[in-house]
Amino acid sequence: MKTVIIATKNKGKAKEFESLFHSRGFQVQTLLDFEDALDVEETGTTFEENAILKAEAISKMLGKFVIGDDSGLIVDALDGRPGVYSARYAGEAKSDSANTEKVLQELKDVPEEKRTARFYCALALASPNQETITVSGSVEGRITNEPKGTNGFGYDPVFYVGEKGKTMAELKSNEKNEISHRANALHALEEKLDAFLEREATQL
Ligand SMILES: O=c1nc[nH]c2c1ncn2[C@H]1C[C@H](O)[C@@H](COP(=O)(O)OP(=O)(O)OP(=O)(O)O)O1
Ligand SMILES: [Mg+2]
Repeated sequence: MKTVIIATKNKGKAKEFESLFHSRGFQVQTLLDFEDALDVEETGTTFEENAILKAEAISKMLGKFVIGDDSGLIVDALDGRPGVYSARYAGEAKSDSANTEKVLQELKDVPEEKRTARFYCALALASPNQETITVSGSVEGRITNEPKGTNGFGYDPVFYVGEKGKTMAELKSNEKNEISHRANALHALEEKLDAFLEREATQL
């Protein structure tokens, strides 16, 4: 089976990429499978910049084509925060529960209709042989008043998806993978992936 490497150390993302790529006939490896994979500093100011930083650093290190994912939560009433700082919003410990608590706290006086938000995912596909490609996807929702559900990861328990009548963390993983920002970004990447892989093959 063909293998694709994802430049992530996030277990929640890894699980989603596994199921998203398995159905497309790819096996997935992540940085959790490589012992001394470097920690890439996320110094960009956009999701795209950070996805490129991760993909290019790991592609260079391994000499293979690699996908980087930078994603996060954008809350309208918080002027777009936590945004690219989503993972470290409540501090360097990168705690999902502390991050969600901080968002809930900041929104405590904000009424339901103003709690609109979206998840955003930028993917970068990098190779030692060719120019990096980026795509993105998003999904619209609303921040709840309290966490609900135990599936998924990150801000899923406080992200209410109107069309499903549930939070992301109440959806089954296959349901999340039909509508998520990551699934939408991957869909956009799919259109470019075959041509990219063909160019790779001609380089070998
Ligand atoms: O589907 C999602 N459902 C809920 N929360 C999510 C999702 N997707 C991203 N998020 C949140 C988690 C983390 O707070 C931040 C990602 O930060 P981000 O730097 O891209 O990932 P990370 O540091 O966890 O792992 P890595 O950089 O190794 O890929 O946005
Ligand atoms: Mg990160």
